[in-house]
Amino acid sequence: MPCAVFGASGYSGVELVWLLHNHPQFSLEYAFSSGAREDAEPIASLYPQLAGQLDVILQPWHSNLLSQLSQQVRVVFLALPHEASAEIAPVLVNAGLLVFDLSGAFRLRDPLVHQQAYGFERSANVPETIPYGLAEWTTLSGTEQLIAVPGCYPTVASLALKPVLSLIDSVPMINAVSGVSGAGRKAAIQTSFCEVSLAAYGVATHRHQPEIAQTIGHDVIFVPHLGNFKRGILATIYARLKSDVSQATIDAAYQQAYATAPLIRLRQQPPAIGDVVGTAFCDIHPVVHQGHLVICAAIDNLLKGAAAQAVQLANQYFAFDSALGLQQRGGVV
Ligand SMILES: NC(=O)C1=CN([C@@H]2O[C@H](COP(=O)(O)OP(=O)(O)OC[C@H]3O[C@@H](n4cnc5c(N)ncnc54)[C@H](OP(=O)(O)O)[C@@H]3O)[C@@H](O)[C@H]2O)C=CC1
Ligand SMILES: CC(=O)N[C@@H](CCC(=O)OP(=O)(O)O)C(=O)O
Repeated sequence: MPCAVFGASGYSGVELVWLLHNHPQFSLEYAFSSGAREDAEPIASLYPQLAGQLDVILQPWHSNLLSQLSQQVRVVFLALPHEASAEIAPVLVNAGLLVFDLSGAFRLRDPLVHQQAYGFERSANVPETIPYGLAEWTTLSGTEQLIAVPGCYPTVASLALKPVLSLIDSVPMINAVSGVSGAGRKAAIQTSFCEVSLAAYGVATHRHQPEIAQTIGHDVIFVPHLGNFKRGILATIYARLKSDVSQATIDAAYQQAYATAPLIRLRQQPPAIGDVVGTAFCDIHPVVHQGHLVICAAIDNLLKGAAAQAVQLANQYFAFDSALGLQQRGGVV
């Protein structure tokens, strides 16, 4: 299945390039950087760790490449800033391409909520219903044209909460710590090496709060934190349980939801970020304590939280095995 990656010079884009290059069913035909770069260049000139391993040329994207692209490729993965995705995705869909968009441009259904979260209007020039692809909870028919891949924090929080929603009776509280790659590759003071220690940010204002609420159909309190490590997210989630809900009931709910899900690992102890970094797994450990549920869950933000989930959805779209090409430990950044 011929495919292309936009934003291939960025962090989630380079992970997509690596996964697709090694995938048995997809063949990577194009890897685009932004048109702001002057020349094509080997991906290893940006990511030297790939020298001798990944012989892919990064090509600056210009719209005059569209007709060539649409003739040679069936599937496109967008790992672009939200505004760039909002602009390019409708063009690609109109050219007949199947688009998996990793940005937030098409995730929020309510146009007002979208405007508040992203600061620009939700594009009207796209299919009316765009599936939100939380992979374990989404069935694709194979006729969709554009799929919104969830954000990293919403992926881990929603996967952890969805199986037990009918068993809780309070607003879930989500504390999550992310590595710095969550902010992308571009330079910024607040994500530079000497500035990052461990702190909350976006308290009560982060755009992933409405995304999580939309996905689980329940209000949430969400506090993201930035930690001084490269990649991975650890979420600790608290909710009060309905009366008499036992550990056995909780365990049964997770078993029922995920016993056959190849990329979810139900753990007997709290997962560490190191357990999931470089993998496409989401690790989940629920504990019942004094009438409350505490869920510890971890993912790699660039893989299960971005590139690997997009490939998982593409696998599902084409009826390949859901975890095809995703079970090796890897990770470029
Ligand atoms: N980082 C993460 O953990 C996650 C990110 N996402 C989402 O994925 C998307 C990409 O994020 P991330 O990889 O972190 O970002 P990066 O900043 O690392 O990379 C952005 C990429 O987009 C390219 N680009 C920028 N503007 C344009 C444009 N106008 N036209 C074409 N290409 C452009 C850049 O090219 P160039 O190098 O030439 O500037 C670069 O390849 C974002 O929407 C983000 O929200 C989703 C989940 C997790
Ligand atoms: C550490 C860090 O900065 N993380 C990013 C989340 C990245 C992500 O998954 O989200 P989107 O796809 O919605 O951008 C943030 O808080 O904005």
